[in-house]
Amino acid sequence: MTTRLTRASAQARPPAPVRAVHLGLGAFHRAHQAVYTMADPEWGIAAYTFRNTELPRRLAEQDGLFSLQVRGEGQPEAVIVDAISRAHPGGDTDQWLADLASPDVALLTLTITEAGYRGDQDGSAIGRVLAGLRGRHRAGGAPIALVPCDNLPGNGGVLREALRTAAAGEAPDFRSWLEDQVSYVDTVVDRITPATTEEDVATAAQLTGFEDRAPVVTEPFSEWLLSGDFPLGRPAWEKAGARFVDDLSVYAQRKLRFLNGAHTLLAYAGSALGCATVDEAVQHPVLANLTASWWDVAARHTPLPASELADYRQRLLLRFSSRGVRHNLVQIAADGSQKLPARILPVLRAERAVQRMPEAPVAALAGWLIHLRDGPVSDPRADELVPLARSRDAARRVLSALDTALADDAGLVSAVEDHVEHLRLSAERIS
Ligand SMILES: NC(=O)c1ccc[n+]([C@@H]2O[C@H](COP(=O)([O-])OP(=O)(O)OC[C@H]3O[C@@H](n4cnc5c(N)ncnc54)[C@H](O)[C@@H]3O)[C@@H](O)[C@H]2O)c1
Ligand SMILES: O=P(O)(O)OC[C@@H](O)[C@@H](O)[C@H](O)[C@H](O)CO
Repeated sequence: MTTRLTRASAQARPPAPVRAVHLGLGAFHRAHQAVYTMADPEWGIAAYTFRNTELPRRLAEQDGLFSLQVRGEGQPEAVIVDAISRAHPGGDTDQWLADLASPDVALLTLTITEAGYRGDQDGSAIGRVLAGLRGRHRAGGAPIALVPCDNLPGNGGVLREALRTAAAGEAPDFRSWLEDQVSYVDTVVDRITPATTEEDVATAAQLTGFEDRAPVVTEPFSEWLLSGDFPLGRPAWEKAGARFVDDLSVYAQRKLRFLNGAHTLLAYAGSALGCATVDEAVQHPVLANLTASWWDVAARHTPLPASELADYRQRLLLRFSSRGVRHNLVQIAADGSQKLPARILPVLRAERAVQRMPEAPVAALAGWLIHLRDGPVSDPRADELVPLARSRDAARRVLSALDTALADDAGLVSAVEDHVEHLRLSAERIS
C-alpha cells in the first residue's frame, strides 16, 4: 500500500507565506507558474479554481502538494511541487476577498481560458477579479500586478480592457486606482500540459511511491516570457528560466500562430479526418502537409529571421510528435470562436490582401465548420454558431459571425465550402 502524499510524508518544507494568488487552478498552472514559483521558497501561492471543487479538495488533503510527471522521449521523471500553500474552490469567496485585500499579496496570476475574459457578471472570472480588487482598494489600496497566463495576444491589455469595461459603473476613485495602481503584465506562456487521466494517477504512484490523487503530466519544454511591472515585487522566476523583455509582441505572434495555430488547425481538420490526439494527427500525411503549409504561410507574416523560425518549427514538430504527452484534440477544439481570430485570421487576411488563397487556414475554417455542425461543441458562442453551421449557406454565415469582410470574400467562402467537401471525401476514403 502506498502512503498518501502530504508535506509530512514527503518531508517537504512547510507552506511558504502566501504572496501570490492564482485564479483558474487546473493542469497548466501547476505545470508552469507553480513550478517557476517553487524556485523561490519565500513565495507561496493561494490557488483558486473557477467551478471545480474536487481538485482543491484533493490538493488540500495533500497540503497543496502534487507530483509533476515530465515525459519526454526517455524515462518519465516525477518531481513533487510544493509552491501551492493553499488550494480553494472558487466558492470560497470570503477567503478570496481576504487574500486579494492583503498587502502581503503582490500578484495575481490567471489561467481562466480565452473565453474567461468575456463577460463581467458576478459569477464570471472578471467579475470575481473586480470584486477582489474593489476590496483591495477599500482595504488601503496596495498596488498589485495582474499576470494573465492564457494564450491571447497582448493578454495584459486584454485583461485591462475587460476590467475597465466591467468597472464602468464603479466609483471614480476606484476606476483611477485600477488605472494607476494595478499593473497589467503581458506574458507568453508555453508548456504542453494535457488533462490528467486515471492512468497518470497510477503512474504517479509508481514513480513517486506516494498515493497522489492530483498529479499533472507535462513535457520537458517550458517557456515564460513576461513584460511589465511588479510594484510589490515578485518571485525570482528567472531562477527557473523565466525571461523579462520589453516587448513581447513578436514572441506572442510566433507562439500563438506557430504552436497554437497549428494545434487549432489539427484540432479541427484532424478531428474531421478521424484523429484523436495531436501526435496521431501530426503523423497523418494529409495533416502533416497541412501543418507544414500553415507554418510556411505564417512565416511570411512573422517578422523573425527565417533560420530562427525554421528552428522553432523543427522543435515544434518533435514536441507535437512526442508520445510522452498525448494531447486530445477535443480539448484543444473548445472555444474556437475565441481562438481562430487571434491565431488563424490575421494570417488569412494578410494573404487575401495579396490575392493568395492559402490552403491551411481554409482547412482550419472548414474543419471548424464541420466541428460546429457535427458537435459536440463547447464554445461561449455555441448557441449562435451551431445553428448557423447547420443552415444553408453555412460557410458564409459562420464566417460572417467572425468577420463580415471575410464573409464578403466570395472566393474564400467557396474555398471553405470546397474544403468541407474535400475533408468529407478524405474521411470517407480512410474509413
Ligand atoms: N494546458 C496547456 O498546455 C496550456 C498551455 C499554455 C496556456 N494554457 C492556458 O491555460 C488555460 C487553462 O488550461 P488548463 O490546462 O489548466 O485547463 P484545465 O481545464 O486544467 O483548467 C482550466 C481552469 O480554468 C477554469 N475555467 C474554465 N472556464 C472558465 C471560464 N469561462 N472562466 C473562468 N475560468 C474558467 C477552470 O475552472 C479551471 O480552473 C488554457 O485555456 C490556456 O489559455 C494552457
Ligand atoms: O485551449 P488552447 O487552444 O489555448 O490551448 C490548447 C493547446 O493548444 C495549448 O494548451 C498548448 O498545449 C499550449 O499553449 C502549449 O503551450
